[in-house]
Amino acid sequence: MSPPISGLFAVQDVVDAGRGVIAISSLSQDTVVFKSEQPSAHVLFRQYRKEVCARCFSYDRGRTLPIRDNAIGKVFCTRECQSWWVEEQGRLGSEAWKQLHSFLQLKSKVITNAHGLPMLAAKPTRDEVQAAWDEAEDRAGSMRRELSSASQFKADKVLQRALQQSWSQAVDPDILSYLLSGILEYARHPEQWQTEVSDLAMDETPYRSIPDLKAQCDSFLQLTAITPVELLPSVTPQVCQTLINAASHNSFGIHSGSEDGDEYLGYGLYPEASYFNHSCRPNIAKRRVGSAWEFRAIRDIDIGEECCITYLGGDEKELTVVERRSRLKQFWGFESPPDIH
Ligand SMILES: C[S@@+](CC[C@H](N)C(=O)[O-])C[C@H]1O[C@@H](n2cnc3c(N)ncnc32)[C@H](O)[C@@H]1O
Repeated sequence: MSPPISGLFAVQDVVDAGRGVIAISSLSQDTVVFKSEQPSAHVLFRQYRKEVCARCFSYDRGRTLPIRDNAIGKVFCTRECQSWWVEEQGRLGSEAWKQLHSFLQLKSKVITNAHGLPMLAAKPTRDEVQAAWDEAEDRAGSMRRELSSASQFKADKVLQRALQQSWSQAVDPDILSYLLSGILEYARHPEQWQTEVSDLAMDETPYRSIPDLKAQCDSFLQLTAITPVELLPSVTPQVCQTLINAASHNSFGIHSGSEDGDEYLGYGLYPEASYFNHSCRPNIAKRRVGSAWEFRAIRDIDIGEECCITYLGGDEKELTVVERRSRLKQFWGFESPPDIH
């Protein structure tokens, strides 16, 4: 499986836009067409770590949320949310988040945000991307070999040396969190993950710049060094690259309001909700409900019509047609005639 099955719509090929969601029954205005599951990978940006519930993504106008778990560096709006989170993550997940939190505390002086950097340089080419990941894979391989033959004392030294020497000193918590959440989901359901995530529209050159590419490869290496041994088989360049390539054209922004609010809190990958194409005159509105999404018809939709959302949020809706098209080209990789989409 990958595309969702529904009596209301089918996922089909559409002209010049890959697959899309086509109504297979008449949908009256306000029909809830689809509700998503939890994200397969997501990040809540570090700057909001005390303000956004790690389970349901609720945000209370910048107030620090009441339930704080210092071992993992996350907050929750209620004890119930905290218990759900612990249950969903399981022992391995909780352990991995603890390790990441300790690592970030240790490295607090070299924390950076590669995604926040302006796009000054050209995007890396496919060859540059391939070379960077090949190199990262080699380094990870030698680190694993050294680690598997080292005593506990020596293992700590190997990690320390690796962290000091091989990579840029920078540590990007947002990339690390996004990758770790996706790696954990992969470790929990490898086959389902493989079909759902790998089936998404992929951007093979998703990196904003060479420093961004390097930050992503470094994050993979850092996760190789710090995650529990049991999780290591899932910490691979393939899994990380799939997560990065998929996010570029499929991620949903997590905003503070139920629709597009003013605070951009993070983003998530929702594979089964990723088949809606863009239209500047959408007939479907999406709304975040906790950590999931609901898609609702905003007018009557006939059988055979394509169900489209808008990929543009907030101020972007006010852009001119030319500006919109350039934004869609830059961030979503497509050009569409304004009269069609
Ligand atoms: C979230 S996916 C939508 C599903 C996608 N069509 C597929 O086959 O998996 C986003 C990608 O779909 C394509 N797309 C979405 N809306 C489009 C449009 N109006 N015109 C052309 N391509 C579009 C672009 O390639 C975009 O990066």
